[in-house]
Amino acid sequence: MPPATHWIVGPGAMGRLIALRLADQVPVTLIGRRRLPARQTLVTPEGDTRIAPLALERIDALPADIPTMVHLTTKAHGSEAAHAALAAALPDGVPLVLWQNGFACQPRLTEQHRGPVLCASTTEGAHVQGDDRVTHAGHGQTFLGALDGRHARLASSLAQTLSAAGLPAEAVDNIHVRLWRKLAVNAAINPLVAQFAIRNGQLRDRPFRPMVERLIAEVAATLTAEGITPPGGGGLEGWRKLVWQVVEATATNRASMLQDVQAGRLTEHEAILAPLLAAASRHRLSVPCLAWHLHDLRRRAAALAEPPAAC
Ligand SMILES: NC(=O)C1=CN([C@@H]2O[C@H](COP(=O)(O)OP(=O)(O)OC[C@H]3O[C@@H](n4cnc5c(N)ncnc54)[C@H](OP(=O)(O)O)[C@@H]3O)[C@@H](O)[C@H]2O)C=CC1
Ligand SMILES: CC(C)(CO)C(=O)C(=O)O
Repeated sequence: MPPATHWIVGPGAMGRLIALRLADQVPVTLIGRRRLPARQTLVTPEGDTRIAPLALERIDALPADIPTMVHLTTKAHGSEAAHAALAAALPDGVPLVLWQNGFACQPRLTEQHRGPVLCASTTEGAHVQGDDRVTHAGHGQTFLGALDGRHARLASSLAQTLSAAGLPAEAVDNIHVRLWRKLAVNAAINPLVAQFAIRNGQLRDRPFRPMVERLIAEVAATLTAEGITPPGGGGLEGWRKLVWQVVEATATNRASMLQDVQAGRLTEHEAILAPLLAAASRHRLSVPCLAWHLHDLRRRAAALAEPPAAC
């Protein structure tokens, strides 16, 4: 029998981090939409440099072998197109792992994919430096589980493989809660730091602190109505504690949404803010600050899509 290969689709920061870490444990093929150098470098949080050759393929010319598992590591807004490009080549039953932030593509792809679907919620941090290097900026924790509560054995087995590869992971039976909690943190931090071009820690100061508090209050009311609790419970206070802990721990970070804005890329606002707006609307809650940020980020996204004005 051929060795069980993990396909990792989306060779950006997370994709290359997972590929380079997993390659010590299992055969890995990294799949993208353009050619990348096969020799890839991982810079660890401890400052070590590891260089490894990776099998690289293009999504428009997929390998003929059947993978044991497919990890989707595109941005949230790219996940459904990438999945559609894969779907025809995959036989029924191949497990899919979704690594996206937010809570948008996960329910849709769980419905569409013809096999088990696990979602991952991770606090690992990584960024790319060019086409041949990824920096693992900080160690984190990954939670794995299926939205429909099935596939516990698959989640445990993947958690073991990831942990052995240096990405500590745990199978959980409440992955939807874990995804909402990460989304809550991202919704309270990312739009503001992107709007004002500030590092996360600056949110502790005026004039930003009250703006964060208003966003937390809207997120807390919405998630409480959805039946989602913060870690340790405690309602609004619990959500405040969670968000301010993350601000403290990531004070020197330039958050992903700020990096996307500064690089002229699409942000993950639809995956992070739109599910909250939809939940607020289901519960007839008014969330003006969240709504304003979603509107503003949509306006920016539309401007990105416009052709440049003729000179
Ligand atoms: N980076 C991090 O520290 C963390 C990221 N996450 C989440 O992980 C997800 C990925 O983030 P990140 O790795 O930072 O993003 P990146 O933008 O670095 O990587 C996304 C990759 O997906 C590729 N891609 C896009 N569309 C396709 C497609 N159709 N087929 C194949 N490849 C495609 C892009 O290719 P191309 O280069 O051609 O555009 C790019 O290489 C996001 O949802 C993010 O929120 C979660 C926790 C931490
Ligand atoms: C937690 C936070 C805000 C850390 O920067 C993050 O996940 C991001 O940058 O998207």
